[in-house]
Amino acid sequence: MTETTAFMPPEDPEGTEQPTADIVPFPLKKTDPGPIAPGEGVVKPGEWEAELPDTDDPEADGLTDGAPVDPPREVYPPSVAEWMEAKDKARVPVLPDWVKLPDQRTAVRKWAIRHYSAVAGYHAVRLPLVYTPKICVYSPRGAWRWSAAIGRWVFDAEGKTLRLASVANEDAVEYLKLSRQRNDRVRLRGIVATIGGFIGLAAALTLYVMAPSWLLMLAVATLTTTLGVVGAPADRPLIDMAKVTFRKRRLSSDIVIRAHEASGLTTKDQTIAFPRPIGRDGDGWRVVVDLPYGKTFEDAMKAHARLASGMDIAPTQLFLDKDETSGRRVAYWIADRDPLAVPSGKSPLLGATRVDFWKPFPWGVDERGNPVMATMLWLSLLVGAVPRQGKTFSARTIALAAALDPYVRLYVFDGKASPDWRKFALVAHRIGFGIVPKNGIDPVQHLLTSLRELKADVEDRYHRLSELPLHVCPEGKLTPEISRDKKLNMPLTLFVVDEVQEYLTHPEHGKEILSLLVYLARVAPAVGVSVMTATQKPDDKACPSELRDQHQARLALRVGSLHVSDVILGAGSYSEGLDASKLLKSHKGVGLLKGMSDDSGIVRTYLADGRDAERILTRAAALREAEGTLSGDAAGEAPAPETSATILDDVAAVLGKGESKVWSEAVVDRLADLRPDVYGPWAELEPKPKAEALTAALKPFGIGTGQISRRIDGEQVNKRGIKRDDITTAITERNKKRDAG
Ligand SMILES: Nc1ncnc2c1ncn2[C@@H]1O[C@H](COP(=O)(O)OP(=O)(O)OP(=O)(O)O)[C@@H](O)[C@H]1O
Repeated sequence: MTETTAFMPPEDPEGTEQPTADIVPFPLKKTDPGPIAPGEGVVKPGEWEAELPDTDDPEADGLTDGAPVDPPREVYPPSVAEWMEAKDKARVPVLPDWVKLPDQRTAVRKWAIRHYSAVAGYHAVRLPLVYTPKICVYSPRGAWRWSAAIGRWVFDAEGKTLRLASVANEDAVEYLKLSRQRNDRVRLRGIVATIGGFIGLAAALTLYVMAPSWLLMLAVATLTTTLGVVGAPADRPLIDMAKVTFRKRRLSSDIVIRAHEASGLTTKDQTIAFPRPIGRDGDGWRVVVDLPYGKTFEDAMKAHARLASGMDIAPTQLFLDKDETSGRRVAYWIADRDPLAVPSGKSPLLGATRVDFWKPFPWGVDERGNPVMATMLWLSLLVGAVPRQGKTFSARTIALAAALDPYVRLYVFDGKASPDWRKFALVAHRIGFGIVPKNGIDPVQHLLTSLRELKADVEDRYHRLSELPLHVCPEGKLTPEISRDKKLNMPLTLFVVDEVQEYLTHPEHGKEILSLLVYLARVAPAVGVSVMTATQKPDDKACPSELRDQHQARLALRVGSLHVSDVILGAGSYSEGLDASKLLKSHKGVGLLKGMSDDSGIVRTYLADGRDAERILTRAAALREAEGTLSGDAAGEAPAPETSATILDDVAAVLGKGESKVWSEAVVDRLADLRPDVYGPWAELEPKPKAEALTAALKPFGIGTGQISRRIDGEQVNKRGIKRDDITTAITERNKKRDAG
């Protein structure tokens, strides 16, 4: 259907008197004009013109007036294969996962042992200190309550109100009937009570006289406990609860409908439909609803807090998922309690001897406890959050995984110079802390040099990959084999910059650092170089969008506002259901992940604290040493030129005044004393690699570490060492060059 609009004929002058349509007088009374047959080809302004079936159109064949326009009903299932596939998908597993999967079984067993031993311990401590005194205090009241109850029973207290009523009504017949009944009852119950009393007394005496003391004690304890329980006040139970009872109620369709009405998503006439029954899903309920026509997932997102209120749960317990099959279908997961406040536990990297960085590795779990695997292949990752939410820890877990793959080259720079990244000095090819020069090293300069070095490497990789023979590089892409071939020197590389805003806002080098990072984040992942930046200030000034936008993957932990959440995760993330401003302070290490895989959602990252990180990095360093892949700063090799210039001064500084030559190991030890953060890792090496690290660092200055002999215990000992003259000459040469340049 098309709407026609009246246009003036082009020749007609403006304000022409010629009417473009017939003028029809406004009818004073509505009359039925009967069917109107419009003149052929005449369409009046504002009328709708129907497109009639085109006789040449093959699809219009057989179409007649009044024929149904709905498509024919599809026969379902269309084929046996599809029917079987549909059944396969719908089948519920015979045994739940925790029974079938060994790791989940182990987790359940460990949990059961942990839980029940904690509960048993809790009560064991309280038994003598709390429960026994309470029993002793409450048992006299229990005895009194019991005897009062027996007395009321014997004397038929329950009929008293009826008897009094008959007296008040002056109903003599009824009163006499009730009195007779009472007398009969009291007689019978009195006999029963007396016999019971005698039996009880006899039993007690027998027990007292004949029973062994343990049985007597047991009987007294049982009786006292029973009386204590009976005597305990209703609002103060005798036994404390060893665990907090969470609010857990059965969710019904009525509650879900009520929530939708309360949140304004439905009206009394237009309610929701349930395409699937409500069912349990992990530690919560899964509800799939079809909103009224015209309502969308985005509407449900906006009503998130109201929906939660309508269901009488906390907003942090309600999770919304989009359903791709319909714009109005929404899947809710209603957790029994806030799952994000439950820590996901220690990182499995603690138990890993090595990691294959080419494969996804465990990074955390989602809100339902399903594992979330991370990969840094072919992408760059931006991590953003307000301070103290776990930004560094979550980024560091990825870097730790990279460290455990000895073939991954690591660059680590931390703009805040916090202790969090220090131990990466054991493995990192290039590393720097903060922005303030310290001990003669300018970390900003070092970052710049490293970025330039890596940019050149990336450019070189593109050339070299295209030149490699087809049998080595069949698709012109980096492969695991190429990346692990030391001769080709194209390892997977991870460039980490924490608190990147500190570098980007540097007055002198900020701009260049930004352009290099933009280049690497955009171009480098395709040749195996991934960039991971973390910031607490994702705004345009501190971390411009030209850099943010290059990151394919984003992780937003708690942020201050919906706007900031969209800045980190990318525009439009909120409408997909991702809003990191809804996370709470208690949700440490929890973030919304987007772009790492096809799925977006919550990740509760595993925890690796400082001590865990150190343990993993020590293992990683040993692994790299064994594989011969320690390089750069970690191996004390050819530092970036700006830094290397300082080593001459450092060596000169540690040579004693009267010493003309010193053994290499001794020089390294003194260097480590001088600057533990720079040379500390060298000092931890065995004597031979220790000397080699120094040799490699001094090589660019043409300084060889020659043989030095010394007599120890009368024996001639030969080792490699440094001569003061060589250092002095190299410093003079370097200064000359610097002055000339
Ligand atoms: N996965 C986690 N599980 C449990 N607790 C965590 C997790 N990650 C971080 N935390 C806790 O949060 C605290 C802050 O973490 P982290 O230092 O990574 O935050 P941050 O956002 O980098 O802070 P800042 O910006 O101040 O450096 C940690 O000390 C730790 O106690």
